[in-house]
Amino acid sequence: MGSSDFSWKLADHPMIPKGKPVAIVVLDGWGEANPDQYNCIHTADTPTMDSLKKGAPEKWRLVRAHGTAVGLPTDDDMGNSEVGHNALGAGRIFAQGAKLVDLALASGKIYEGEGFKYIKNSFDKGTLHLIGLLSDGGVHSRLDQLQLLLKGACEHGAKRVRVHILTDGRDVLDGSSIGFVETLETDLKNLHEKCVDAQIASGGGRMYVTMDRYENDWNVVKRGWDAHVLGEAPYKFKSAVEAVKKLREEQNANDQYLPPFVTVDDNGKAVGPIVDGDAVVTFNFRADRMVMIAKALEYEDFDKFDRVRFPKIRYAGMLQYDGELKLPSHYLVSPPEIERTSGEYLVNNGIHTFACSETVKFGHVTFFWNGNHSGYFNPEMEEYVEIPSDSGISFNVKPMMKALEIAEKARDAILSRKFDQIRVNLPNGDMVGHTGDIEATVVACKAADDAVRMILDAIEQVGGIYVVTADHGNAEDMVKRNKSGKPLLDKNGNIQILTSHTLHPVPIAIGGPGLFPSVKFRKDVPDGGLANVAATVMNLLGFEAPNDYETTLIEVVDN
Ligand SMILES: O=C(O)[C@@H](CO)OP(=O)(O)O
Ligand SMILES: [Mn+2]
Ligand SMILES: [Mn+2]
Repeated sequence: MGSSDFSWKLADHPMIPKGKPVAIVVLDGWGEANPDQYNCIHTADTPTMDSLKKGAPEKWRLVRAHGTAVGLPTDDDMGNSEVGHNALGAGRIFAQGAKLVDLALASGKIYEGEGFKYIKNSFDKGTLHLIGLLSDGGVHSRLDQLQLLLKGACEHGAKRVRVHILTDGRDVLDGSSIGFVETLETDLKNLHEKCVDAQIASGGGRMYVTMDRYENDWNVVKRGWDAHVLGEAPYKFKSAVEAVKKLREEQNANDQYLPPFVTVDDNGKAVGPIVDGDAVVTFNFRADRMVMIAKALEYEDFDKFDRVRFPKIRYAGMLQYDGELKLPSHYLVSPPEIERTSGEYLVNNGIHTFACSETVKFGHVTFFWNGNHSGYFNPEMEEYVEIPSDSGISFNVKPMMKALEIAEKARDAILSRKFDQIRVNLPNGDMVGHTGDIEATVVACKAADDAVRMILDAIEQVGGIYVVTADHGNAEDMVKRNKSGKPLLDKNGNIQILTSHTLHPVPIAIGGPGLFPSVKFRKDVPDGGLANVAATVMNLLGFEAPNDYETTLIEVVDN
């Protein structure tokens, strides 16, 4: 789009008037699947969501929330919050980090970019450190990308490599960490044979070490800093395979929450602390859980915890994680340029916006929604409210989380009549679903449903409109299944709990007293996905969407 023909001004919708507040509720991790005992949404008491589904068929439908519909490499890729909220907010499908990294590795362009050339300056004298999530989940990182990067770095002169691993168990089955670590150790040994000194130097579980997000708990990042950078951790092992096997033997241990460990040599000395002159790459492509460690690695001025030592390193992210903060300043692959999001258009067209969630999902309805843009577009037009999440617990312990508080804030924002768009994320189905605790997830789904009720009641009172949807599936399927849908058992005959997101579509419902009469879901967008929601919301606010947005899901039918 040439700059001369560009305007922020949105055309008026020919039929739908302005002035009705629109509440957008995103149920995180709330997909649609066959009803059985592993479908926690089905099991839970969810009268509000049930009534939306059963109510009017032309006001409830499913939309695609995974794979190519949200810019992921293939339709075997499950959805996730980053790509889901990006699509919801941006109204278009962008090739996402996972795909961009695949392309850069396949073409070799990654090695020609500024970021790689920058870290390469350290290869002669220093060590190359790679820090990130070790699995093939494809949400934050992928093992095959790490393997290619390792091989490429060695071909381009890296002589000493240390990998700092975060075990997963959230996007992949719990317990799968052992296999991933074995694979990586074999790969590193093979590199060894080609004259590269390569080892796993430290690690820990992703939810306990390094990968916190939205500043929920800096202790998580500190544990990672101590292990990866300082080479200090409460557990020391001769190898990472031994570490992961031993640490998993502890009671209630799981991959997501493994404690931090370091690998030590025969003298008990850490094999890979990060020191002056080294290069560091954080190899996750997804932003939210890398921003905090990126700040610790990059910022000269930093007061979130005592770093003890701040080595002079050359640091690059796999991607730039925050375009607004330009963090990190060096990166191997350029992130998708998600510009002209619906949030930015709407503030430029006089729409007052309120957004709210609790900490663990706060950036989802703000940062991700706005195309990985942190902060306000226009503080006069927007108010973002963050409710502090519980920290230091796994969410099955408190499955209701802050759903009620989020709903109350949304209710108050709606009743204040100060806002045209009120946007919330209800985290329960997702955050509790990830724990694999079926009973707790049922409680979580009910809590989210109660919160939706409160928001719809407020919309009713002010004569507004609601859009209730989700970003991807999770709580609707808690068991790993074979191709024909039968639950899979492990070698002890227990069902294999699925902690991850799913490939399922998600519901979207519209309604409320302010909905212009005879607005219906169109029948000619059968493959509609999350990216179609932005144009739909713009219409409900009385605007036409920009031409290059994915088409709206609604039409006004003349009776
Ligand atoms: O917790 C996370 O980081 C991801 C799963 O890896 O979940 P979501 O995409 O819902 O934020
Ligand atoms: Mn999500
Ligand atoms: Mn999730």
